Amino acid sequence: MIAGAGSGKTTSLIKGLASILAIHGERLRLRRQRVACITYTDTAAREIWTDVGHNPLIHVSTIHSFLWSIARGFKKDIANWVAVRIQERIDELQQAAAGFGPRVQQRTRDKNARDIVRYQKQNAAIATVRSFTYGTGSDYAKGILGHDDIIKVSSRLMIHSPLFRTLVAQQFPFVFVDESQDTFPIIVEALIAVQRQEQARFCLGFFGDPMQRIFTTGIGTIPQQDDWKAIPKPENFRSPAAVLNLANAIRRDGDELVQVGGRKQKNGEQEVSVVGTARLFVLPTDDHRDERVAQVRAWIARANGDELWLPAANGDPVKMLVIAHRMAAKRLGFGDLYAALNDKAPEAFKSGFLDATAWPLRPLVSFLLPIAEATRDNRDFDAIQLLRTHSQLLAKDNLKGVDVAKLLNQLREASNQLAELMGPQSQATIRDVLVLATQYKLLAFDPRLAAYLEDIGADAVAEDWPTDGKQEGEEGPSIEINAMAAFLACPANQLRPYQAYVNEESPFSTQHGVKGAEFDRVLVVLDDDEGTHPQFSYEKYLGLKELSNRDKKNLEEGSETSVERTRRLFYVCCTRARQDLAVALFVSDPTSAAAHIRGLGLFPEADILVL
Ligand SMILES: Nc1ncnc2c1ncn2[C@@H]1O[C@H](COP(=O)(O)OP(=O)(O)OP(=O)(O)O)[C@@H](O)[C@H]1O
Repeated sequence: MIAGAGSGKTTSLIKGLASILAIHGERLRLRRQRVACITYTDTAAREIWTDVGHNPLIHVSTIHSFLWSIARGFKKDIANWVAVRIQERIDELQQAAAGFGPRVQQRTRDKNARDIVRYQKQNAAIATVRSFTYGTGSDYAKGILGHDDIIKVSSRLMIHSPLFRTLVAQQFPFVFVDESQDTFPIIVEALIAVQRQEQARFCLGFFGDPMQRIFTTGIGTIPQQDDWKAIPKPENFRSPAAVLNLANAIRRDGDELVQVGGRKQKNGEQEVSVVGTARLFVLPTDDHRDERVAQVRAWIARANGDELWLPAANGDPVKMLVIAHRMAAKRLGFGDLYAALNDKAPEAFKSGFLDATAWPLRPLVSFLLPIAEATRDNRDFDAIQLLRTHSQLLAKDNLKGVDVAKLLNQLREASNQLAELMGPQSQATIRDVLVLATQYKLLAFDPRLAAYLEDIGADAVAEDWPTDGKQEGEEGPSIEINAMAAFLACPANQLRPYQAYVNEESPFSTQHGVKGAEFDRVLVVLDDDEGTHPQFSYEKYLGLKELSNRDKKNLEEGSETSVERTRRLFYVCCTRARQDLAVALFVSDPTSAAAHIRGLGLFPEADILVL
C-alpha cells in the first residue's frame, strides 16, 4: 500500500490485522503461528499493540526484535558470521593504520593498535561462547550482538538459507511492514526472498509512502513484484483543506501523487470539510528567535480567535517541530550534550542524536537513566525488569552458584549510586556514570564505548585534547575521539531533559521523530543556522541559497541532493496538522525571501507573512 500522509495506511494495517484474525485466527492458534507486524519505533509498536487489543497472535515489534526472535536459534551460523565479522573489523583497522598520514595524532594510532588487540582477543574468545543474545551494544566475546549485527546476520540468513526462509514463513505466515519507506533495502530483499520461495504460504504487506522517507538508510520505494497487488488510497482523512493544498503543492515537485478529500467534521447530521489554516511566517535570523516564535503564536491566536495558540508554560497544546534545536537544547537544559555530539562530531553521532540511537548515548538513555529514575521513584519492580532486560548479571546462566541475595544487594547499591549521580542536582559527569556501571558490571558496553572508558584518562581528556579548530581536516578517528572527550565530560544531569525531548515530553519534537503522529496545532521551525545537518537545508529547498558543489555533483550523477531530502522532511512535518499549521522560516533577509517564496506556489500569497 503506497499512499500519502493521513490516507489511513496505519488504520488500514490495523483493520487488515483484525481481518486476518477473524478469518485465520483459529488455524494460526492451532499451528502455533503468529502474524508479524513490523514498526519503525518501539513507540509505534506499543500503539499498534494497544490497537489490536494486545492479541497474542499478533507479534508487533521493531525489525530488530522480529528478526532476532527467528534468528536466535541458528547458533552455529551466527558464530560463523561473528568470526568473519571480527576478522573484517581487524582488516579494516589494519588498513586504516596503513593509510594514516603524518597529521594523524599519536593517540589515534595508539587507539587503533589497542582496538586491533581487543578484536584479536575477541576472536580467541568466540570459540567459547555458548549462546548469543541481543543487547544494547555488541560484545562478541560475551556472545552479545548489537543492533547492526542483528540486521546483517539475519538478512544474510534469510537471503542464503532456504531452511531459514521456510522457518520464517512457518512461524509468521503473515508479515506486515509499516513505514516501509524507511526499511533497510537488505531487509526488503530478504523478505522478498522468503515470499518468492514460499509463495502462497507467505503473505507479505508493505505500508508506506516514499515521500515520507526521512532516513538515508531507508529504501524509499519498494520494488513491486509481478504477482503483487498495489492498493491505492487517494483520500486524505487528516488534513484540513488549507494543509491538504500545501501538502499537494509540496509533493507536486517530488512525484505524481495527489490526494483528495481532507478531514471532515460532523456538524449536526452533516459532514463538513474542515478548512483550517496553513501560514508561512518569514522571520529574521537574529538573537531573538524565541521572542519571534512567541510573536507568531500571539498573531495566530488573535487571527484565529484561538487562545490555545498563546505561548504556554505547561502542557503546551501547540506542537513545535524543530530539526535539532540548539536553543531549545540550551533552554531545556542539555546544551553541552547537544554541543558534544553535534559540533565537529562524526555524522553518525549527529544523526543518532536525533533519536538517541548514537552508540555513546544508547546505554545511558535506554538503561542507566531509566534505572536511576526507577530507583529514585521507588519503582523496584521496574528497576528489576530493566536489569533483567539489559544486564547479564541476572541472566539465568550467570546465576548458577551465585549468592543471589548478595548480588541483589550489590545491584541495589549500584542503582542508588546511579540515582544520585544522574539526579538533577548532581555535579557528576557522564564518564562518572559509565565508570560506576563498569565497576558494578551492570552491562556489557558496546566495545567502541568500552574502549574509551578503558583507554582514556579523564584528566588527559580535559587538558590536552584540542577541541578548537586545529583538528579540522584530520581523518575521522580524531573527530570521534574529540567528540567522545566532550561527551564524557558532559554533566550527567543533562540526560534527563534530553530524554524528555527525544521522547516527545517537551513541547518540542524533532522533525524526524514525528512521523506517523498528528496534532491539532503544529508550528514547524525552519532554521538552517541552528541545524547542524548538512544533509538538510530549507534555504536550498526553497531556492534561497545556491546548491553546493557536492549537490551539483550529485545532480550530475543522478543521485539525490539535500533539496529532495528536505522536501520529504518538510512534507512529513506539514502533514502532521489536523487543524492549524504555522511554518516559521528564519532567514537573513525576510522581505526578499518572502517575495521569492510567493513565486513558488506553495502557500497562498496572503498566507505568507513577514512579521
Ligand atoms: N476511513 C477513514 N475514515 C475516517 N477517518 C480515517 C479513516 N482512515 C483513517 N482515518 C483517520 O485519519 C487519520 C490518519 O490516519 P493514519 O494515521 O492511519 O494515516 P497514515 O496514512 O498512516 O498517515 P501517515 O502517512 O502520516 O503516517 C487518523 O486520525 C485516522 O483516525
